[in-house]
Amino acid sequence: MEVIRLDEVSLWRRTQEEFSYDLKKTLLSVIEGKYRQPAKKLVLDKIDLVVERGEKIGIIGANGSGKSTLLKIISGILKQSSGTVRVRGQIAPLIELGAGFDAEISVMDNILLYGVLLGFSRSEMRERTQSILDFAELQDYALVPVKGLSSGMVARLGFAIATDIQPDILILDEVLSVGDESFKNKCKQRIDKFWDDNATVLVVSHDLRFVQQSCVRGIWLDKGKILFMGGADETVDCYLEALKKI
Ligand SMILES: Nc1ncnc2c1ncn2[C@@H]1O[C@H](COP(=O)(O)OP(=O)(O)OP(=O)(O)O)[C@@H](O)[C@H]1O
Repeated sequence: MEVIRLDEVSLWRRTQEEFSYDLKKTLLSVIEGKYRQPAKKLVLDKIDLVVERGEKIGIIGANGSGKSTLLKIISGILKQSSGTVRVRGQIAPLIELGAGFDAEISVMDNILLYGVLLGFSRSEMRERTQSILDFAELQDYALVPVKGLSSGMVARLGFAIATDIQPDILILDEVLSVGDESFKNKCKQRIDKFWDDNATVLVVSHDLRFVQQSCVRGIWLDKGKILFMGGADETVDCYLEALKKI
């Protein structure tokens, strides 16, 4: 059964210079006749993708090639400029470290908040709190505000919540690179369990060995385009071959 379908999905984004948007400067440049339209960059270029239920897909590619952007489009965090995106099932995106958490409130309250944002009731989340704290190894931090956690602990918390609720589609962006080795192994085991449970997993990773070992399909993105899509091994080989030629 098809769970994700992207047809000719493109996204234009304003370039970084727009982040320093300054009204006074803009007005002055208009008055002085020096105003120019904000520059835009094509970050995803006509992406066609069909994902079947239960597939485990690794997305690889150079920095800035559009991997995170693609996951954000699939998760509905960003809206495409053109093309269509269809997603069937509940999706748990783990995209930016700490995104979705409120740094000022406790770990326990964040678990409730996160779950409610993903569509669960408070009582359902309360029942899950203990297993989430156990998996994240944060039992002693339940009442500590999230701002008091290390970045690795925040990653553990996010991973523990997103995988405890057993979504139909799990989306992971480099989260595995933050935890320590023993936590990474636990995560891999849990991801493997997801595979057995027939959930769909999309993972962005620079850890090519992980992609080869844990994913079945690979996608190589380059400058916003899919350059290669095939078996995970084949995709990693193709990517490495291309790197040798640079
Ligand atoms: N908030 C933003 N506003 C404008 N452009 C952005 C923004 N975030 C990313 N971009 C641009 O979109 C392009 C794709 O970025 P993206 O983060 O998807 O790449 P990536 O493949 O995930 O990179 P990395 O491996 O470094 O995480 C890059 O050119 C980047 O500069």
